[in-house]
Amino acid sequence: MSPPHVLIAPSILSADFGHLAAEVQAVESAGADWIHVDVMDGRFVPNITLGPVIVRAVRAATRLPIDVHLMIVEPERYVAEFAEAGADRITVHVEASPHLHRTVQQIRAAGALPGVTLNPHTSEEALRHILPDVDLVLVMSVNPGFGGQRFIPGALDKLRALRRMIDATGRDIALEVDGGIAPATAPDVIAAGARVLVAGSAVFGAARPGDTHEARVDSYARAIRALRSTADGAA
Ligand SMILES: O=C(CO)[C@@H](O)[C@H](O)COP(=O)(O)O
Repeated sequence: MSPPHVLIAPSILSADFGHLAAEVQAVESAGADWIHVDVMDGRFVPNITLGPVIVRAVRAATRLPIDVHLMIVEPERYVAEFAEAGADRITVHVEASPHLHRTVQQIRAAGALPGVTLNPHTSEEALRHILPDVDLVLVMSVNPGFGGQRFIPGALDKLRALRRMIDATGRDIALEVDGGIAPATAPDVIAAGARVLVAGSAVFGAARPGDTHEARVDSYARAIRALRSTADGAA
């Protein structure tokens, strides 16, 4: 059996924000498939990160698809602005969206592909009636808010259940996983059905302060290859 096709989405949360455009260009040169952008508001999650102005800067720096993960309350107020700034995919939390179906329609009407995501304690059943309307499902394998956390193994059962639910729809819905993804955890999440791996520290943590741009590209390329090659073992 041939190995599954796996996409790698480096999370810029772990990038050097003083050189953000160069960092995004470096992971693009290193073979990344998507750029993952974590938006945090200090309310839905304890951390605060960035808004549409940074998405616009990332858009100017790369041709790769931009995958925006909104960890914010009332995401419906902002989805159009993120789409306009250049987001290709916009993912909102079930826990932050009482009118999830309407928010998903708003994302699509704004010109982006809608995604939905679950905190570690939220059951996959919360997605059953929204799956026909989305293009992406993101399983959080850490409590959202910070990079560099330890992978929560309970995410594997959830990935397996969602793989079955997605396959039953007959639609091409990306199954993405985020949090603690590294060469040690990637084989299990791929075997459980994930096809898009978000990785922050496992990619950007591969560079050393003071590295040249070329050295960064080399380090990121090795890190991305190490993640991607774990798919071979999961076939
Ligand atoms: O959304 C988040 C954290 O809330 C993630 O995207 C992290 O940025 C992943 O970081 P690592 O666990 O890969 O270091």
